[in-house]
Amino acid sequence: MNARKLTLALIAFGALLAFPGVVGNPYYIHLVETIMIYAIVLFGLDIVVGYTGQVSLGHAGLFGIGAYTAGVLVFKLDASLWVTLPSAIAVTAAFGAVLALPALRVTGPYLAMVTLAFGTIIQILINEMTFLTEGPLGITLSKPALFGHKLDETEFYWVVAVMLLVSLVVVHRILRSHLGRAFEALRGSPVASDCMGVSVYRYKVYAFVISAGLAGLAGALYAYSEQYISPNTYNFEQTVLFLLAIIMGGRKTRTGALLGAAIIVMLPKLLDDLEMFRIVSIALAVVVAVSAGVALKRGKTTLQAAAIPVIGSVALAAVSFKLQTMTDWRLSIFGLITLFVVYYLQDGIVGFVRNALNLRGHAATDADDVAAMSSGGDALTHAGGGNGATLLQAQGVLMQFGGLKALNNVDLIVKRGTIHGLIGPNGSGKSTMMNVLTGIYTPTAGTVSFAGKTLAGRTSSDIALSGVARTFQNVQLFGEMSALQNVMVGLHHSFRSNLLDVALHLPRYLRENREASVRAMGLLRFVGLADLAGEEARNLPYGKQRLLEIARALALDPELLLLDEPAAGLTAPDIKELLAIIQKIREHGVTVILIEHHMDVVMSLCDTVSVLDFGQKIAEGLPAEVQANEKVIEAYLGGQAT
Ligand SMILES: Nc1ncnc2c1ncn2[C@@H]1O[C@H](COP(=O)(O)OP(=O)(O)OP(=O)(O)O)[C@@H](O)[C@H]1O
Repeated sequence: MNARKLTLALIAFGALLAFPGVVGNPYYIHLVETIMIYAIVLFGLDIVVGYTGQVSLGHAGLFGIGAYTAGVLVFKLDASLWVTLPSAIAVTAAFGAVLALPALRVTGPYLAMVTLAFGTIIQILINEMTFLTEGPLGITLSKPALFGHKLDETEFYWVVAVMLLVSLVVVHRILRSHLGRAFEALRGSPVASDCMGVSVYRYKVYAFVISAGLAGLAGALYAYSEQYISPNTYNFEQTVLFLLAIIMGGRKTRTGALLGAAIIVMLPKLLDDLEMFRIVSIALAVVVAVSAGVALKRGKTTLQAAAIPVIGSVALAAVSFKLQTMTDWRLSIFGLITLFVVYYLQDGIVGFVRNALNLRGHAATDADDVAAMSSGGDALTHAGGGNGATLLQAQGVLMQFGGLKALNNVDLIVKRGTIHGLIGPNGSGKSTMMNVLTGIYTPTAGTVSFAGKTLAGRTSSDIALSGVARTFQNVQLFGEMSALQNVMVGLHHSFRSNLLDVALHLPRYLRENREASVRAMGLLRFVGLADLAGEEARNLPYGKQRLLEIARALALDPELLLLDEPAAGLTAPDIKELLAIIQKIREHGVTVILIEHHMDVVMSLCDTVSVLDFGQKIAEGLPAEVQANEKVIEAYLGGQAT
């Protein structure tokens, strides 16, 4: 954090602490306290929704578990704040792991349904377990004591403010670290994450557990804040409000979470007060009209597109003067605002403002700060020697999809230090072979061993960590992350730091982060992308994306690199650059399996070439031998030769 940001943050926190003294009105103090508590839940929910891209409709349930853990501990054991807060975090985090289980099997609407069911079950359990929770009667508790002193409203407000600050710093640090990059990688491409040694299973569970821990902390604070908890609070409406807050505020931003919390706490109150609603709707209409004007002037929108939100917000302001009472219209207006945000502000309010002001789009990580200063080091480590020995051996591999044998009894031996070409007409089984070698597919029959160890029963991330890296036929980058961050995901294996190292910025994490950033920059330089380190991967030209995938794969320090059609879609100069890079990779002792349709690339690079046709190996040998082989010529002429 630079000095200017730190000063601003300190001023903001000072203002937050001073708020009760300045305002004095308990109603407003409680309102801001609730916003802070909701913001803590939203920091966590954003990890799951914004970063890993999972849907959770179970967070109201988790919030309830936190509240009831604190409530029951106070009610039954008269426990202190030192016991209730850690217990609420721990118990809720454990439930978070339970909630993560369905996320390992299902995604999208199915996950939404399962998490919704989780929330409902929690609410029912709280209601029914009267021996513990007092059921529908609820639990009444008073403000806690700290160091023997019973906190009053203002003092408890300060406790909440400090908890908000701690949560903000911890979450921010996690998300800027290798853990945050792992979460984001899951969203970008789960397959690529696994193949970079970042286990999708493990990091989904971590995301849910950390997220639940924060919901638990917030729940406990909420119980003390309200001084009464009952099962009805933690219902469907609340879970939807949490999600809406993330959508409205903007995902992947802490400011968005704070703003979202403020909106969901204040909006219902605003919709209760007709006078206030009129003032706000006029202000909204003015803001929308001015923004539309600015966007039009900058050529960022068309008159047609800008007209609808302007007319809509002016109409809302006009209608507010027609209404005599808000009661009947509350839900409709709330729905309209939601529709508006979802339709027009897909990156949330914070994303919209960032776009409008042309601020940096992608979330920076600690790596960016270091990389900006780094001059790069020795990017590519030398893989072990022993050239000529067998590195990979596949025997009798059969891969069957229903009645189709994509691979049929294929044997393959790849020698260390060589470039081994794998060619064949479209649909001959080349990519299927890659997927078998990287653990994405488990072969129906046959064995594969790498460096003398079998790959049977091992996960993709485990295989990746043992030294097999790959690129993909259809580029699988983490689109919303910068080029540098993509490579840093490949360097995930070089981090030993745990949550504590990251949260406290202990020397181990700082050292690992520094070293990894320098290496990532070096790798980008190796493939000629150093100048584009800060660019979002999805914005890179296609040829550069392919090179970035290679840099990311090299970050794994692989012994074996699988390149799946690296020259596909590349221009002639790009192909020349690619050839030079693959040569350099070989010079560093990395063994390469190359799938390629460009025969000139295969012929100029490969030491050995294997040819597949209809899932069977029909030829193998030196490139020139294979090129002259009659079966190969026939396969290509009979198929769709390129
Ligand atoms: N998951 C799957 N389910 C069903 N069939 C599959 C699956 N994956 C591959 N196949 C089939 O297996 C055969 C081999 O496909 P594969 O993608 O391995 O070929 P390829 O040689 O890589 O082709 P291309 O050069 O077009 O990429 C094809 O008929 C394909 O439709």
